[in-house]
Amino acid sequence: KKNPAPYPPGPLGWPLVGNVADMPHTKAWLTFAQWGKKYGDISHVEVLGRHIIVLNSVKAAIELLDKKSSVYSDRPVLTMGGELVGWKYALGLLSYGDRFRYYRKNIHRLIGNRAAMDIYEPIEEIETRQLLKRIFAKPEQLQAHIRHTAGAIILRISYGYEVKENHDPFIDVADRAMNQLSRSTDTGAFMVDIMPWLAKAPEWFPGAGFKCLAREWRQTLEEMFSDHELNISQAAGVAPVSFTSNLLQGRTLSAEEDHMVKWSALSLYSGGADTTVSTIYSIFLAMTLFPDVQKKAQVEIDAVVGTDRLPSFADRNSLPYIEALVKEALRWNVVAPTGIIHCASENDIHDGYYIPKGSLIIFDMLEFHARFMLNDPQTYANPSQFNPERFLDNDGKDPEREPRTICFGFGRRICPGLHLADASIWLSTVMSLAVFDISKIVENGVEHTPEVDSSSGTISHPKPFKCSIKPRSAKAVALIQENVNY
Ligand code: HEM
Repeated sequence: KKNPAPYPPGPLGWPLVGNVADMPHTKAWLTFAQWGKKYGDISHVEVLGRHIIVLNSVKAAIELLDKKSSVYSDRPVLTMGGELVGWKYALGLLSYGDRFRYYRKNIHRLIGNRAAMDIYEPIEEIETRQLLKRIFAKPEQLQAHIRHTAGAIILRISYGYEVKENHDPFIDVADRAMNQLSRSTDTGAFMVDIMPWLAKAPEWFPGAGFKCLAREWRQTLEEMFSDHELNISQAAGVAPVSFTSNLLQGRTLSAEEDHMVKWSALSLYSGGADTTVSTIYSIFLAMTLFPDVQKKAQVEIDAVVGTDRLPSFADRNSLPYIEALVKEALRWNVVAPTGIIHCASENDIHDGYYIPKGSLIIFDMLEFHARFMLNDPQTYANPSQFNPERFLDNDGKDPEREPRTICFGFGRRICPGLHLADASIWLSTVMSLAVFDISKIVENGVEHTPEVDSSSGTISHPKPFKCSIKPRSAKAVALIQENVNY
């Protein structure tokens, strides 16, 4: 059958197998960005009959995913992460439909705007104070502390559950599950996502090693889910203010609703436990590499807040440089470089190109260092520089494009946790900079400059790095150690 229009341009494939050989298996965004340079805003490949559309500009992403959101809000069935490992009921992998609307409505009601977030501010403040204490005690375990705090915040908000200081069993298993979720849904990592029939191959079959991994990862998810059910039953009984207690209060749920409440709470955890970690960790990296930025931020905090107390959300509107620094962190370190894949639920003709129903739609948020959407030199001057001033209204020059309109995705699938993410990143940045000096580490008289590189996976993290974190003064130590009742 003849197509109504040509497909968007892209690398030429082979008969029958199409572009199998062109598909990247790791850091897919690097390959996609090369296609972007060669073929323009929208490129196309076909792998064994599956059409893949890559969007390499904000304009293309807005035109398709925002303006035509009734066509482009579905998700493809991901055989590896969804079916074999078992994440298919998590919101990020859910098809567009009633279940999707149920999760989104509830999440939106509870954390969908800044005003709704007010109620959770004390939780953020308590947990971020704990973060400062942990960093002060063991600065070399920075990334683990940030991860612990993100998990603690999301668990309190989801269930009212308070994590243990060390080796909390839920956090330990959930961390493993999050890492496996990110790897199992990594764009291009598993051919079984393109050829679902491979799932029927026995584990011993050559090339079916993914089945062993899937079995192991499924066990982690099951372990996490049973801990999670326990948390839910506790939330139902004790009912402090939490997402789950809000949904459960005074209601008898049908089996289906019960399943939906459990999975919407787990979706919050799976969306929120690993993402903000990447941004906050990248801020420590940026402060190590760009000491002038750190100095300016501290000058602003000292002038507005002083040194006798820690900053709080009440100071937010008076700290424009910190606001710009948080935006810059979201631009500089791209947390979800290829977002989460959308899927076309109808045939479409866009800009004269044919996009068939069932096409996978991927947006490429960066190419490593010479980046696209968030690092496009036409949108952002000197994209590899960490420079918050690009977002300030300087000398009558317009600020550069707000990255929060890009990095949280598009259309009806836009990240529902963006206000929570924004609050967590802002508070940990401002509190940390109020009390710590972050700098390059000196070992045996040699100063080490950390390398800027990121990991592969749906969620990308800065590669682990070393830095020195010291309290700014004796007053800062007192603030870190202070115990406050909320
Ligand atoms: C720096 C922090 C974060 C970034 C950069 C981020 C980014 C994203 C992106 C790009 C998507 C895909 C959007 C699309 O498909 O168009 C997404 C989806 C999602 N995010 Fe976030 N996110 C962050 C934090 C959070 C937090 C804190 C939560 C939960 C509290 C969360 C929950 C979710 C969920 C549940 C989805 C799936 C939405 C759906 O499929 O309908 N995220 N996020």
